[in-house]
Amino acid sequence: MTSPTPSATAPRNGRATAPMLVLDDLSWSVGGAVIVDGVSMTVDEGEFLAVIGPNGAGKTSLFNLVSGLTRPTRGRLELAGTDITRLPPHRRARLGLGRTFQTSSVFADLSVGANVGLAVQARSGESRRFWRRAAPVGGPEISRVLDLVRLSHRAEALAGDLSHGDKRKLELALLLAREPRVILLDEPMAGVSAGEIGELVEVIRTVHREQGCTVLMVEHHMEVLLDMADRLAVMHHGALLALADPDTAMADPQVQAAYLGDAL
Ligand SMILES: Nc1ncnc2c1ncn2[C@@H]1O[C@H](COP(=O)(O)OP(=O)(O)OP(=O)(O)O)[C@@H](O)[C@H]1O
Repeated sequence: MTSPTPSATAPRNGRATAPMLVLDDLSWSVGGAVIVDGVSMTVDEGEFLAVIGPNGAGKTSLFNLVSGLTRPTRGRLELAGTDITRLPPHRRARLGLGRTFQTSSVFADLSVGANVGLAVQARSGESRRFWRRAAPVGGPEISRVLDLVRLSHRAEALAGDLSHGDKRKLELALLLAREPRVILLDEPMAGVSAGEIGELVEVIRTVHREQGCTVLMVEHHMEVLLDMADRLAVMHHGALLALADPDTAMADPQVQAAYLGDAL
């Protein structure tokens, strides 16, 4: 099996490798069923880690544990050296952990710029009510974030009128407005048309490169992941089957058997 617990200090791709996330024996059971089964790994600062696996492998459940939506039944979690195992989601977010969801979380009846403005306001601790009454669409931070996700030209559009691809970019913008250190992207290409995927991939690449974020991404579009990810974490039946660079992970006989067995 490809090693699931590499050294936290081994250099990869010439980068310094202070662990940004440490998952230690992370497990979650519900109703007697083990959904996440003893997952241990470290993720380096600035790394792009893709979490893959057949349907029902436990990828989203793992993200729920990392973001704090669910509490582990066993194990420990560290963010940049801080034990966050028992912290609720909003405290993890304050420490720099951001997440997008499979379902859209934008306000459809507000403009793109106003949606980003709300996220900027939320970070600076001011109330949504104040923003809606008093603040215009604009501001350098809003522009910076919209530029980064290539949505500046749609700042005045209603979020509900955006294409699926542009909605995903907006979700990313909402995340970036909070200046996260780690972002969890749960199937960002879901529902996006084939014609929009290339641009979305470029946006995610830019965000990773220019923001210097650590990225964890669940995605079923393998051709996209193999090109973007530093490493693949392959899950199967809740456990970590392999953790390695994409070529090594995909050549692992256990990974191939897991995918063939589930006929993806
Ligand atoms: N709250 C819950 N209660 C009971 N079972 C659950 C719960 N949440 C998830 N599961 C089960 O845990 C398993 C893993 O689900 P999860 O959504 O994490 O998988 P996944 O790898 O993200 O799948 P997909 O690729 O289809 O999104 C599934 O069998 C699912 O039915």
